Amino acid sequence: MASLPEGALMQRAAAGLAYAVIDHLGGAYGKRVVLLVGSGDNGGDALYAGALLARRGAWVEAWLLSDRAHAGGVAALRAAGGHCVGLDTGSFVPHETGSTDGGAARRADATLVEPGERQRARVETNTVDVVIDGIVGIGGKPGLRPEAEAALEGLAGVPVVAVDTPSGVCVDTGEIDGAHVSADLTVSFGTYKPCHLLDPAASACGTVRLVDIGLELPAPIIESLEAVDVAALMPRPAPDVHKYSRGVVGLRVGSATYPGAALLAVSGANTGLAGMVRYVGTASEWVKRLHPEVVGDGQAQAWVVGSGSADGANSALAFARASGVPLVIDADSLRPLTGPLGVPAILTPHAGELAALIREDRGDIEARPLHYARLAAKRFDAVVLLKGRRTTIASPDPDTPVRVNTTGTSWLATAGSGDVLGGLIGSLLAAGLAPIDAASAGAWLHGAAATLASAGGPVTASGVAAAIPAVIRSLPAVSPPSR
Ligand SMILES: NC(=O)C1=CN([C@@H]2O[C@H](COP(=O)(O)OP(=O)(O)OC[C@H]3O[C@@H](n4cnc5c(N)ncnc54)[C@H](OP(=O)(O)O)[C@@H]3O)[C@@H](O)[C@H]2O)[C@@H](O)CC1
Ligand SMILES: [K+]
Repeated sequence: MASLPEGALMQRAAAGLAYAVIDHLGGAYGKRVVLLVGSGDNGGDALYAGALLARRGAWVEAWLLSDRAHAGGVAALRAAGGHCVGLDTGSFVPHETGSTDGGAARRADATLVEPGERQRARVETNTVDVVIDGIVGIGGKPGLRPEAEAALEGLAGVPVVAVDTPSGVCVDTGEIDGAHVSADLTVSFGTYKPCHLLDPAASACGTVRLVDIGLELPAPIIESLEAVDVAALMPRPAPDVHKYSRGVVGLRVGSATYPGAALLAVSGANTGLAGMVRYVGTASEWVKRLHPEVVGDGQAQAWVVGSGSADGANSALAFARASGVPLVIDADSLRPLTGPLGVPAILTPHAGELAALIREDRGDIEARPLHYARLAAKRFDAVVLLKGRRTTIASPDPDTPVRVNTTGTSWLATAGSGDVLGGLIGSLLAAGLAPIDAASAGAWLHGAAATLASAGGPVTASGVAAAIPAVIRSLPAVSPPSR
């Protein structure tokens, strides 16, 4: 900001916002736009974007929720033919309570809002095409103030575009603490923020669109892999490889009660990413029949344990641990854990399993996935992959950014899909990826395979496993990393 003329970043942000709104609405001319404007620069962005929309023929009305709205933005909107409405006497906002002079103090500020404009919103709210939420951005506290809540109530049902962040969510943690805006589209400036990636706040963002405003950014605390990142991580066989040097993944999973878990975990592991797959357990006959490439016990570069293991979970974990190689620990084998394992490991709990493991409430874990994934990673000295709509992957190294997975579809919430994921991550681990990379690339591929297999319809865990090779084939070409 110091290196740019004053207001340059805000102009870039506002222009990016306005064009995102035009895209969203399919044009500006003739559209009716309401801006909800708070006291900070977030409201300034909304006002300048509103001015641009007004110049393109939109009818724009700004509802000023504070008597300290961005003065330059108000002037720009007016100059472009837009309208401003103060809220202290507006029809959609209750009179100020709890203070005898609050209303008077606001009315005394006549510079921003002219007397005729203070009376009420001009627009019939059922004719509004879009609400632009400039109530509060990265400078705000969680929750909404009564003025904002009342304004949103009056506009219920109108599509919302959030400026930078949906107002009211906790920007830096993705948590929810009080009322917040739920947007159809969020236009973020400069970078994604934790609330755009992490649930529950991410669910309030709708589609997130990033506008580059030319910021030089520090190292992130949270990352989200994209296709090109996953492509760069994929194991690529060198010309002189053989099956052992590509890595052998072993699975001690499934049980007489849950033979299907073994078959699904093996199908996740047996996609060709590792050189060989071993299976040890009660479902051997089935595995041999359905996966003739898979062999029995022996040395492996990574073991997967726990999926559907039932009573065998403890011994599977003990065997795998004794091998000294990196492990993927799922489902039933999570239960016996009490602390660090002494070998590199990836734990793959869903919120309920993590709740049982660390004796916390499941609801708390779903409300604070970032916090609990980090806590568990530290406690077990392992990578923790906390499954959810936005699977959250924390490393025991506090300096390694947490990774949040954004691929997938709600159809993926289906029995056995976690077994496929465990096997897939195991194969990447065996192929030599670091645990954080194996876990996050595995989650990305798994979600992308679900989307591919689903094609908008229902999908089964077997279908997800079958789609993994096609997803890998469709990854962008990247030059191999220099060694
Ligand atoms: N940084 C950059 O590079 C760029 C940033 N840009 C933009 O600036 C935004 C950040 O602007 P900001 O810092 O002015 O803070 P912002 O979020 O608008 O408001 C904070 C004020 O609101 C108030 N308030 C607090 N909590 C509240 C609540 N729950 N509900 C209601 N009001 C609440 C409180 O003031 P109070 O009313 O309490 O006096 C506080 O001071 C950012 O998100 C982006 O849009 C772009 O222009 C491009 C470049
Ligand atoms: K906002």
